[in-house]
Order: sequence, then C-alpha cells, then structure tokens
Amino acid sequence: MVNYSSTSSLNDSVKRTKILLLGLRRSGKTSIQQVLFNDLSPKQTFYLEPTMRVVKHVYDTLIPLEIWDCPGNITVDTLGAPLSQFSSIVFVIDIRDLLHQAISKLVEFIVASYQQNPNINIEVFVHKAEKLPEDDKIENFRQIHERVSDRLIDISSDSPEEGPTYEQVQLNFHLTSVYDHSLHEAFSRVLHKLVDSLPYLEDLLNGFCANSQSPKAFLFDISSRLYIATDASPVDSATHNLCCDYLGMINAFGPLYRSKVASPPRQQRIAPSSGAPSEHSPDSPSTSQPQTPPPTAVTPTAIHSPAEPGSRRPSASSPALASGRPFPSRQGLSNLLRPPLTPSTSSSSNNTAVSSSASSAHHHSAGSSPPKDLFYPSASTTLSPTPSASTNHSSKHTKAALSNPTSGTSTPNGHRSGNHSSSPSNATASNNVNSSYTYPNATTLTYHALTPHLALLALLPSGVYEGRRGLVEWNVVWVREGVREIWEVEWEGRGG
Ligand SMILES: Nc1nc2c(ncn2[C@@H]2O[C@H](COP(=O)(O)OP(=O)(O)OP(=O)(O)O)[C@@H](O)[C@H]2O)c(=O)[nH]1
Repeated sequence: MVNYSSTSSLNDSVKRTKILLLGLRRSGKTSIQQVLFNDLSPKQTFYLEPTMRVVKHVYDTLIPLEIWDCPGNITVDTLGAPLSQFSSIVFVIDIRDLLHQAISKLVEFIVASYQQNPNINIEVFVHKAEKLPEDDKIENFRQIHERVSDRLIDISSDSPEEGPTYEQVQLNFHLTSVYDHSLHEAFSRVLHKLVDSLPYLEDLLNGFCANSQSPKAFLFDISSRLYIATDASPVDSATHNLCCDYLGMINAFGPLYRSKVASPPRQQRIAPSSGAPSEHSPDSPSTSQPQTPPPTAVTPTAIHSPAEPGSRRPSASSPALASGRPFPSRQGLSNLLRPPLTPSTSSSSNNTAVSSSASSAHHHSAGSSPPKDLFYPSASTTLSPTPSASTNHSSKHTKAALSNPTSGTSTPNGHRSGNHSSSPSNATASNNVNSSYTYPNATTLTYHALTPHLALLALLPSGVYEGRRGLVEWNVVWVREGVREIWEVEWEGRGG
C-alpha cells in the first residue's frame, strides 16, 4: 500500500534519516511539508489534494532526509513499516481540535513507538495557531498537552506490571503555523535532534561569533530556511524571523544575478591556463582545506559558478572523502578560526590585505590540486539603530545590498564594495522586518553561502563589518571549510 513516489528520486545508496508526518485529515501535514521543502506559498496550501497514500519525500541538506507524509486514516498496522525505522515522529494537531480522536491517535503512536523504538523523538505540532487569539491559543495548547499527558498516565496505571511507564516519554510540543516563522523554528528544532555533528557545528559558530564580534550566527539550509545550528547565545524570535525573511528575499532575487566570471564563455577561455574545468560539475572533486595561510595573489581564473541546484551532496569521487573519516576534532575546528578580531588588526590596510589572503585561499588550492566550487555568494543589509526606526517601518533597514555574487570585480566571496540602497533587496527586506524589534547599535546582517545548500547568516556590529570586512571574511572562509568537512563526513558515513 505504500506509494514510493516522491518529490525527488530516491537514491537507494544513501541511508536517509526518516521522519514520519502524522495527524488527522486536514490537520495540515502536507502543507507543512510543501511549505518547508517545496517552497509552496502558504496561501496555495488551500488547494492541496487530500493525501490518499503514504508519500515519501526526500530532501538533502546537511544530512539526507526522507519525510513520510501519511494519510489521516493511517494506523500503526497500516503504516507498512516498523516505527523503529524512524528517527522522529511529527504529529500534527489542528489547534482547534480538542476532540478525543486526535489525542487517541497520538497516544496510539506514542505507545507503539515507545515499545518499538524508545529513542524516537516525538514532536507534536499544535498547528494553525494563527487562527486563534493569543489567550485562546495558549489555553488550547495547554489543554492538548494536558490531555495527552493524562492519557499516558492512565495507560501506565492501567497495567503497571506490564510494561513501560509512558508518562516518562519525552514529548516536545510546538505551536506552529504556515503563515509565520513558527513552523520554521519548530522544524529546525526537530532537525537539531537528528544531526549528530551538531556540537561540532555549534563550536564552529561559537568560534566565529567570538572572533568576529558577532552577537548571533546561524547556519541555515538555504532553500527550506531551517536553521541547522546556531551559536550558544539564546535564539530570539525576532532575529530568527529577520534571518528567515532575509533568506527568503535572497532566494527570490538571487537567481537574477549572473556570474560574468563563471559564465561559460569566460570559463572556456580561462580553463586551459588554470587547469580548472570549464564549468562546475556536481561531480567535480573537492580539495581538503588549506592548513596554512594562502598567498595574497588573487587568481580570478579559479572562480567557479555555484554547484547545480541538484547537486546537494558532496561528490563521492572527491579525494577528500576517505572512507570512515571521523569528524574533525572540536578543538581542531575552533582553531580554524584565526585570527580573532583585535584592535591591533583593525587598520583598513590590514583588512584589505587579509581579505585578499582569505579570498585567495581557494584560488591557491585550486591551482595546486583539483578545484572545488569556488563561487560563494554573499550579501548584507544594515539595520538602522535610530529610535525613529521603530515607528517608521521603511527606515528599519536603511541600507541593503545584495552583493552581485558573481561580478567580475568581486572577490571569491562575492563581495563588492559599498551598499546600494537601490538594490531590489532594499524594499523586500524592509517590508519583512518585525516592526516591534530594534537593534540597539548599528548592526549588519550578513549572508555567506558555504555549500550549495547551506549559508551562514550572522549579525555583526556595522563598524566591524564595514571597517574589518577582510577579517570577517577570513573567519567565514574557515567556517566554510569546517562546515564542508562535516557535511562530507555526514554524507560519507551514509554511503553518499
Ligand atoms: N489557517 C491555517 N490553515 C492551514 C495551516 N496549515 C494548513 N492549513 C490548511 O489546512 C487545510 C488542510 O491542509 P493539508 O495540508 O491538506 O492537510 P493534511 O493533513 O495533509 O490533510 P490530508 O491529506 O487529508 O490528511 C488546507 O486548507 C490548508 O490551507 C495553517 O498553519 N493555518
């Protein structure tokens, strides 16, 4: 009865992390999957057809995912697969649905999954939250939580000698809606429990924040806008929403920018001298990261176009992919972030020099060994600190720049000098800002692509970003190297 069709083809050679999407009919399961992983506009979910069979969707991010979207009437027996196969169950309940049926179904799956796989993560999305006023929302959320707990206690006390005590099951409740970023935040938290390398990524981001004076940094999956990891400072919703909006804007406008350097005619002209392939191929091998500071000479011939959209995983043919490679040591990863930003390195001449050095790291490696894709778009937007910004919505972002990622004059990081208020990003970013939040000091939000599907989004004091950009980019280069290595190890361990 299982339908093996999916949004993209299943690659049987990769061991995927499986997530089961359950809930009553019309609770919003397919909407969640489509909005997050297929870029469906929330309003379009209204037209989704009912799900009649289990549909498997694959999605490649830092780890390969397989999401099973189930029909509302599925049971443990008709699922067609043991629950031990799944790493997480996401159970979706319409927030207005306090009925017996939804709770019973959830409890049925909790009991079965606890017996088959006690380590499974059970996540309850109390969904369509935007439909209720704030007070009712909290009350219904509390009631659903309470009823599920009561039912589990009842079941445990009915047969104390028989089996496990279900009230100890770790349940995670989230308030969600496709119409705001609560869904992204909740699903990001689901994902965090599935990423084995999370501590290593967090170490990288902590190091980046410490060395770049950044108050907050996220590693985002570009397309789904889920964050895979963040630094140790607490996540506030306003900053998370701002990053989500900015990423959405970049996803919308980024494809309008084209690379002159990486354009096919230019690539063909430069390829013979550099030894680099004329066009990036998803299977082109990558190099291991440079361990020593690279030379300052910039060789623009090595700049590559981004990987093809479909190439969401590292090449298995890469010489860097020795099988069974362990994660880099945490100390080793944090050591990658050098040098820290200190007043002694703040002169603009130093910045320029280090920027060139950092930027040329990839050129150097590309010249001496098989190249990797060296095209990394970046963008930035400045958040206004002025008090009037809290009332004047459009002045919230005074400057926004989408660095032409592939301009012939850009660095390999895609940077061009100066922000451009006429950039298309300006209006969109301004309109999307949470109007209740202002940043106390001049702050810049930066975007740096790290892999074809992951990007670093960081808040930086504008003074640091404008005055010491070279050093910031230097640190981004090393974050990128660390993330790429973790990404490769994650996929390698799964036969990717
Ligand atoms: N207001 C609101 N409506 C939502 C939300 N998410 C989904 N919906 C709506 O809920 C309805 C059902 O959504 P589906 O995604 O088809 O629900 P489903 O659980 O997959 O339904 P079945 O396939 O029948 O099991 C659609 O009209 C959606 O537009 C939400 O966050 N808020």
